[in-house]
Amino acid sequence: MTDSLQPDLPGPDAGSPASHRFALFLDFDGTLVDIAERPDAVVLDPATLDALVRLQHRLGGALAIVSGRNLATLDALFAPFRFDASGLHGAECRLGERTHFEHGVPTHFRRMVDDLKHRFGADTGLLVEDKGKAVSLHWRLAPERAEDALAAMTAIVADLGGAYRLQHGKAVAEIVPVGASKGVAISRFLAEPPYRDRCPVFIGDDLTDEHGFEVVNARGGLTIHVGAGPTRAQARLASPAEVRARIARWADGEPIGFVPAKVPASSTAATVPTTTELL
Ligand SMILES: O=P(O)(O)OC[C@H]1O[C@H](O[C@H]2O[C@H](CO)[C@@H](O)[C@H](O)[C@H]2O)[C@H](O)[C@@H](O)[C@@H]1O
Repeated sequence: MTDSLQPDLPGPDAGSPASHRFALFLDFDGTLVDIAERPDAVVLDPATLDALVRLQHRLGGALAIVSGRNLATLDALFAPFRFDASGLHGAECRLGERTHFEHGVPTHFRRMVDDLKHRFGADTGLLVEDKGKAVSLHWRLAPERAEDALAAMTAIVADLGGAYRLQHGKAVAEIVPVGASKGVAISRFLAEPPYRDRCPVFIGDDLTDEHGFEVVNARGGLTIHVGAGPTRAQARLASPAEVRARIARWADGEPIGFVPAKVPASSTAATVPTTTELL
């Protein structure tokens, strides 16, 4: 099957396949894998892993995972493969063998994480996820405690001073370095080969992905939101199962393409039309 080309997309080098016009960025939780009760309960099925490897090859290497997880966890989840990746909502970036860390880990941050673990470590409802340079407090197992958990994390961020920010997510509040965002991470990839000069495509499901959607929209790329709810993304897929099916088809050689929607610069998340048609 031949690749679909859009006339206003950047062109590939002479002789390279049309799929080399695209750079694909994929969120992990809620996009590639279904949401589970606990962070350690997610499963990436072998067929999707195989499809990702084939798709990465088809894209000439321009495929990166952009996640809130840290790089070490992502590598374990994708083992034995090691994809280009950004972790911790953009605070870590690895392209090939080069790894960039947005921040060090100050002692007072680690002390705070230890306190948090001490406070909630034995809790059966709230779960502390220690990610090294970031930390999450999950309430999926105790939704009735969402308000208290969020208040605790908000107070901690305030105590930390300006170097950290709160990242809201699905039944979770996370504390991440203030300069980190998925938009920053995607821009970083797009400055380097093989991502440079390509049309970015980003698929994600959560609030953190909106930063990435903003950057990709501004570069004339394609943004796809997984599931319902307000978003800046231009198109939707209903579920991670639909994402996995799409990835399998792209890996098998189906056209990677779309009819770009017009996204007015002044649009807010609630008003952006989601009319982009995936090919
Ligand atoms: O950017 P992502 O790859 O989507 O990562 C965002 C966060 O995902 C994980 O938490 C979420 O998924 C868990 C497993 O399905 C779920 O139990 C939890 O309620 C969700 O918030 C992960 O644990 C976080 O570290 C990521 O930042």
